[in-house]
Amino acid sequence: MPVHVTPPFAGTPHIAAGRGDFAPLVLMPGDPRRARRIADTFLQDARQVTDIRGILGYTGRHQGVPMSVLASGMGIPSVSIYATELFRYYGVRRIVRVGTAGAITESVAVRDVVIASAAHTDSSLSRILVDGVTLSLAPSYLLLRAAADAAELEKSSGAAVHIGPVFTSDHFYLDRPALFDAIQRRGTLAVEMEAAGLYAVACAEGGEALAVLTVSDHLRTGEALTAEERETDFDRALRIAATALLTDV
Ligand SMILES: O=P(O)(O)O[C@H]1O[C@H](CO)[C@@H](O)[C@H]1O
Ligand SMILES: O=c1cc[nH]c(=O)[nH]1
Repeated sequence: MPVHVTPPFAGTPHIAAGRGDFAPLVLMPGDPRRARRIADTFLQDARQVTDIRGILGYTGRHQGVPMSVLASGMGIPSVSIYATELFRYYGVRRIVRVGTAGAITESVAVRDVVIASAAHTDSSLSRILVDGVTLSLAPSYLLLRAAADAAELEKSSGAAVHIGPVFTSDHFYLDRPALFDAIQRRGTLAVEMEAAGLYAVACAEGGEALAVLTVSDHLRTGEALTAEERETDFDRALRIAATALLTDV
C-alpha cells in the first residue's frame, strides 16, 4: 500500500519563512529598508524570517506580544501577493500598512499622518472580484477605531493626524490634475499605491487590515521629504499602527 507523506511546508514562491515564523500581527511598510529599520528599532529580539526578492520580513515582539514586519513592495499587485500569502498560509490575523502618501488637499501637511478610512482606486481590482459589483474597499472597523483612539494620544506631538479616504493609484506619475481636483472635492486626503489592494485581500481572506500613512509629498505645494526622511520619519504612524494591531489581543 503506498504511503502518503505530506511534504513539509517549504514557504511560498514569494516568502521563504516556515509555518509559525510570522506572528498573527504584522506591520507592512512598502520599503524593505523601512521593514529592517522597524525590526531594528521598534521590535524586540527581531529575527529575519524571509528575504526573497529583497522583500525583508522579521518577527520579534512589541510590548511583549509577538509581532512581525514584512515589506509589501510597491503597488497593488505586489501588496496583494504578500497579504494573501500571510493571511492564507501563515495564520496572520491583522496587517497594518505603515506607508507614505502624497497629500492632495491643503488641509493635510507633509509629515502629517493619514489613517485611511476608505480607499478609492483607479485599479480594476474593485470591479473584477465580484461580477457586476464595485466593491467598497475599507479597513477593519476595529482597527480603525483603535487607531483613531491612538491618534488622540499623538495630538501633543506636533503634526496632525487625519482620518479619511485615500486614493490608491496604479500609476505613481499619474498626470491628471482634473482627477485629483475631483477626488479632493469628494473629501479624499492623499494618494498612495497599496491600501485598496490590502483592504480587498483582507476582505477576501477573512483578515483585518488598516493603512496608516505618513505624508511624504504634497501634490499642491511641491514640498517633499528626502529619501532618508522617507525611511525614518514615521514614528507616529508606527505607534498608531502598533496600538491598533494590539487592540483586544
Ligand atoms: O512608502 P511606501 O509604503 O512604499 O508607499 C508609497 O511609496 C511608493 C511610491 O514612492 C508607493 O509604494 C506608495 O504607496
Ligand atoms: O505622491 C506620492 C507620495 C507617496 N506615494 C505616492 O503614491 N504618491
